[in-house]
Amino acid sequence: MPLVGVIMGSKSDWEVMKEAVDILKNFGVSYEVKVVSAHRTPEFMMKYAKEAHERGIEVIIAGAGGAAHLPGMVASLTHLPVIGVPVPSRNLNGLDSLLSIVQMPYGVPVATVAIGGAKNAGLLAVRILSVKYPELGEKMRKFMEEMRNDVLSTELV
Ligand SMILES: Nc1c(C(=O)O)ncn1[C@@H]1O[C@H](COP(=O)(O)O)[C@@H](O)[C@H]1O
Repeated sequence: MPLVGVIMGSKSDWEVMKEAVDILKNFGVSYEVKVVSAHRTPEFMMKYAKEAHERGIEVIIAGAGGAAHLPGMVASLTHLPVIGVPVPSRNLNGLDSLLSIVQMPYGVPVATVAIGGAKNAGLLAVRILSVKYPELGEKMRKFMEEMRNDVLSTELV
């Protein structure tokens, strides 16, 4: 049973969103991937968001571009944590996506990462899950240590 639901407004978001999936794979976290659109498949979006918890999903990563209503709408339909990924858009380079996702009203939080920040969405999902699954905390500490060592061993000249 997947722990993380990775959803996106269009298959055109996959290039960006697959980076979140790669992180989940690397940490050994189970996931599912689906195209779900608040605009194009509103009934399916409602069903997906309402049923996610009872299906065993614990975190949702939702990516969308442009008028990116998907993450916020999903967060309005489930108590699960929702991480929003602003997907870079053709005309406004993702600034529209970012503002659509980040400016949520009180009561409906979406944890928003940077434009195109799908890797961090994956890492944030792992951190959230590590509260319940200590082995993920262990893997996250190892990841952080490797990153630190990488930086400290950098020699430019
Ligand atoms: N922002 C949304 C939603 C939504 O928020 O429900 N559904 C699709 N889209 C976005 O439209 C962009 C263009 O989609 P197409 O490439 O399919 O035309 C995508 O980035 C998608 O996330």
